[in-house]
Amino acid sequence: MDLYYRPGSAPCRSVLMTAKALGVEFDKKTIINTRAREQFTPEYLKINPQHTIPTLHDHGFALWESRAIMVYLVEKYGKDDKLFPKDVQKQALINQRLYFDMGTLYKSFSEYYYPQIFLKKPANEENYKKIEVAFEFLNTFLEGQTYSAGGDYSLADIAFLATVSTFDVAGFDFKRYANVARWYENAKKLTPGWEENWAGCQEFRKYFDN
Ligand SMILES: N[C@@H](CCC(=O)N[C@@H](CS)C(=O)NCC(=O)O)C(=O)O
Repeated sequence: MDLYYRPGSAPCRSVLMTAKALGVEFDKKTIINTRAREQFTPEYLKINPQHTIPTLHDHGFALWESRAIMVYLVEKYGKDDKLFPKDVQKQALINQRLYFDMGTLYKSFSEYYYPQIFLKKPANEENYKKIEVAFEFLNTFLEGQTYSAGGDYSLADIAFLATVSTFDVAGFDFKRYANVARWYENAKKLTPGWEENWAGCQEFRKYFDN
């Protein structure tokens, strides 16, 4: 089973942490330098016509979208269902958080920071407000909770950890969201592969400087 990824990429880091938590090893980990447009080679487009990373290639079966890959890894290779329980309501809540992470929280990151990092455009205040709104929501989800989706640690915590650490390295002051700050400190300790994730965040940080 092969993984195409880049260490700095947040969606790739969430897949790497999931694999670590499951004890899954990839036969081959191939770095795709998206800034050098390596995702547009005919070989890569054959595997993933949408040309995104991460992409998993499991003996002929290709899958992209990080959160879909995370679920697949648990369902196919997990020794148990702890990270993504079979219980319908527990699973539904985790899905809600994963969709929120992709469609609201990480989206607010990409809308605000990407134009500044990649296009060297000035900061947009409206988009900054969307980040604050998303963090307010996450803070509310975490009120009185140790984990981000119900009573147990799950894929939602791993996905949020990849996202929130990206905000952290970007310098967004999320410590004012007390529940998020508390959850983050705990999730860092609990999540296998945190160190690799943080090293990847430092790689990502370099985009800000050049
Ligand atoms: N929602 C996707 C986002 C994937 C994505 O946009 N990855 C970026 C790198 S962080 C990428 O592949 N960019 C290059 C491209 O789209 O051509 C996921 O979670 O996997």
